[in-house]
Amino acid sequence: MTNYSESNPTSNIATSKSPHTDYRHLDFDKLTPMNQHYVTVKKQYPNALLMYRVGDFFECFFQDAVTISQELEIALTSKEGGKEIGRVAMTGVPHHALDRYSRLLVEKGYALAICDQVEDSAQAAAEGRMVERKITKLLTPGTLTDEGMLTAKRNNFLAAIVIAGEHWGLAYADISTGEFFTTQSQELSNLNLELLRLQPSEILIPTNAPDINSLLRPGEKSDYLNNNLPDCFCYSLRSQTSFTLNEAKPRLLITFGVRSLEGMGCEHLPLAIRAAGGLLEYLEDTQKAHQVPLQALRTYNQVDFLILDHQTRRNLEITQTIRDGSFHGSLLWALDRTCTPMGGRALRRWLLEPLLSIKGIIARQDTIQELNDNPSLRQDLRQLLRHIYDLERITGRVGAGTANARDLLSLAESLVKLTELSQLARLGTSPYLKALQTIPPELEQLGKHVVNHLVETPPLHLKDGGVIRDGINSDLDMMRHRLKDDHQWLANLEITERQRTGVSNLKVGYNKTFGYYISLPRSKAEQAPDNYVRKQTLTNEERYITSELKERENRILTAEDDLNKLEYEIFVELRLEVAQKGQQIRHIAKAVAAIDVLGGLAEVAVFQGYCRPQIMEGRQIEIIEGRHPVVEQSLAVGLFVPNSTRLGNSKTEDTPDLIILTGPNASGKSCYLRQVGLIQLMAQTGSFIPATSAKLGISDRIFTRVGAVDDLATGQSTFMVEMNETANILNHGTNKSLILLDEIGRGTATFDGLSIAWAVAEYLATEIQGRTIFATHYHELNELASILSNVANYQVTVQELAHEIIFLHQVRPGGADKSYGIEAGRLAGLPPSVITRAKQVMNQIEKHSKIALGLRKGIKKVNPVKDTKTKGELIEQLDIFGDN
Ligand SMILES: Nc1ncnc2c1ncn2[C@@H]1O[C@H](COP(=O)(O)OP(=O)(O)OP(=O)(O)O)[C@@H](O)[C@H]1O
Repeated sequence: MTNYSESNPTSNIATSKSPHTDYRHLDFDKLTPMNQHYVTVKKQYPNALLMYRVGDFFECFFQDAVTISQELEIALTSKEGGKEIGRVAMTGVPHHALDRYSRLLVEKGYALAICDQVEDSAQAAAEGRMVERKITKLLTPGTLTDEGMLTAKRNNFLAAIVIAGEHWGLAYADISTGEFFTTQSQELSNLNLELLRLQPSEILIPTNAPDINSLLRPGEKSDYLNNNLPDCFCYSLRSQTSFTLNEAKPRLLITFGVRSLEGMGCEHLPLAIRAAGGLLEYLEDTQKAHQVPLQALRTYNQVDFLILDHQTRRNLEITQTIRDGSFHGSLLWALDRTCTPMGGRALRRWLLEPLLSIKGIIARQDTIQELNDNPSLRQDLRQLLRHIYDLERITGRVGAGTANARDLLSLAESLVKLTELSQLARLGTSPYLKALQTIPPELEQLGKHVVNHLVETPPLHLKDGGVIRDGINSDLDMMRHRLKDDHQWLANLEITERQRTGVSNLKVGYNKTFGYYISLPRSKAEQAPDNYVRKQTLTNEERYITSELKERENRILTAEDDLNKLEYEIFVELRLEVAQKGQQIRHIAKAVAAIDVLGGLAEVAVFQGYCRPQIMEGRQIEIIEGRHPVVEQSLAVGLFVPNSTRLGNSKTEDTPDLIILTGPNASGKSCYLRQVGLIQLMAQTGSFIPATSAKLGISDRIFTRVGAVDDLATGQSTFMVEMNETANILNHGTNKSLILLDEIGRGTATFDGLSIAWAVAEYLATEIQGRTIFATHYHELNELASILSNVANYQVTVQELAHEIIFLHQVRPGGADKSYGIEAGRLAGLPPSVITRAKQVMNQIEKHSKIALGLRKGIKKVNPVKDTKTKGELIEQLDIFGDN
């Protein structure tokens, strides 16, 4: 970490009196001119941390300095704020490291205003005035576009919400890729579900707060923020005006140049329009310097997709693991073989938005199938994709006018490759390959046009020149030609002056302070001709200028300046040409991203031996020899034990609605549960699955309740988290849901837990009749199967030897009657005396306990599909220590 106090000689630590941190208490007129300017700018951006360029550093003063030094763990120093003011708090970061530090601050939920020097400081110094500075960028978590501040394979969403009673509107956009969506629905819990799915970096919310424009960081409270919204996000409080229909609707119409919002699907969704309009206004307000070209607004419906609530996404470890939040070990990790950032982002989206439409799923499956069956097509395609850059994000920077020559060249080279991609796609017939067969030829022409204009390896900074090839512009060529002559003159000068002076090591050189000069060794200084004017004396060298050399220098420097300006103009024109095709490029980028995802899924399918599931109407789940896609990749080949699953066709005996799954600790119950959930999710994403064959009905939701941990952030205990999650499932589950429950009722006293587990299982089997797997250590629940015909018992088997048990990880019909918990404790290293004592206690308990759960005498096994009225009659007795 940079130690600012060491690297900046102008700073020192105030020891006697603490430096000022609040400029509002200081006399503005007595501040130094630079501090006056700083405060003036800061007042315009009170809610952002102001980074202020001073020489090679970005400096921050007053409270911002304190905040930044704490957040970045860099030294807090001080600087003279004015003779009568004393020292003011200061910190800073080197200018070349600004991106890195900005990213850290933005990730922590801060907004940043970057105030840069906009002229040559030497010029200002020569004229004895302060260098001109302006706000060049406003960075907020949701409005990042710089490549270095974004994660390649992840969208960065900015969201806006409007809540009206029970109804709400939500709009979200990724301004780096231009995607823009809106929706409207009801129930705040559904809004939360959607926000947790999208994980926006920033959420705009209209309020009547006096301090509008403030940015609340995750966890920060405000009276103006609805308490029921998740507090893990950054909220930007905005004025309500731009979120009114009167302002929002015209703004959308004007932005997209349309007369009605019918075509975008939201004409009759006022809350969706208001959210989208508020979002656009925010972009206009914050992105003044750069226009943000968004793609046409698309309206979607939350129920278009398989619903995965926050817990399920977390429990199934779709994008990160529960244990440490890492990508490694997640489903995305196991499946991501994409070759482009666009594909990476699309795969993440697809996994979080599995489809409900069988047609949509089959279109994806057909494409994977074709790429499976045709390995050379798959390999060629993937090879080509590796040469295609991030079309979506570069197009965004092109549209915003921030793309440099390297960006433009990458985009152009990718556009040229699109024609090859299109040709390759013509070898296939499946839907996603077909979509690539008709890439407009003008995109390739545009690509070639740009490639022809730009040099092969352009410099990073546009204003340095050397960007445009020769032969593109006659004025440019002429200027370069003249400049070349001048440089030749300089080269000749060295030769002629050597001859004239007789000094063989005379040199012509250049430095920033004196410009061009002639250099002689000091020992030969007396050989300097009369027209040499001495300019600088060094230890071993004398440096001279001549009037002729100065004249030439003037000409060269002016010509270089003009040349750079002309090159810049040509470049900007070229960038505009590309920007005009932005929508078309982004449209193609979507198709490229999709084929990248499918090519990657085909690759995994081939190498991991996945099968194509048969997707059908109805509730059936039949997975033959299924495997957990992540655990199998973490184990050595062949070690994972496959297991079949049959659920949801209660008419036949072996396909119940609810499975009670028992088995010893660590035998593989949780793994099996998750495996079924992941297979269903993958299948509805369109992917092939780890199994030998499968027939799967569409699920409307997947619910999971797997090993809760204390939710300290909301102050809820393990048991309350478990009960909340269970309540959510019982209140929202349907007979088309897939419900995976692991150890319900574990977090309380045995009797309470068992009672709750029984009642929940019974409710699921009789009322909801969703496809459910209920893993439990309460073996008493096995009794349910003898009562309800749509319940079956399965167990994960172990082999019991004399002194140990062997985990077979096989799921077989029947209920387990032992948990081998003590054995698991022994394997985990509990002291032998504890193990011995535990066995004694268990023997005692077993001897004295008896439990009877179930039907009153005379009541027969029921088929809940036909008759659910017996619910409530089921539990007669719960008596564990029968002798008492
Ligand atoms: N089908 C399988 N094939 C091979 N190994 C497996 C299989 N299933 C599970 N395992 C291994 O067994 C370990 C324990 O599995 P899991 O956590 O699912 O057990 P569990 O029955 O849920 O245990 P507990 O009841 O203690 O929560 C896993 O980490 C995994 O490595």
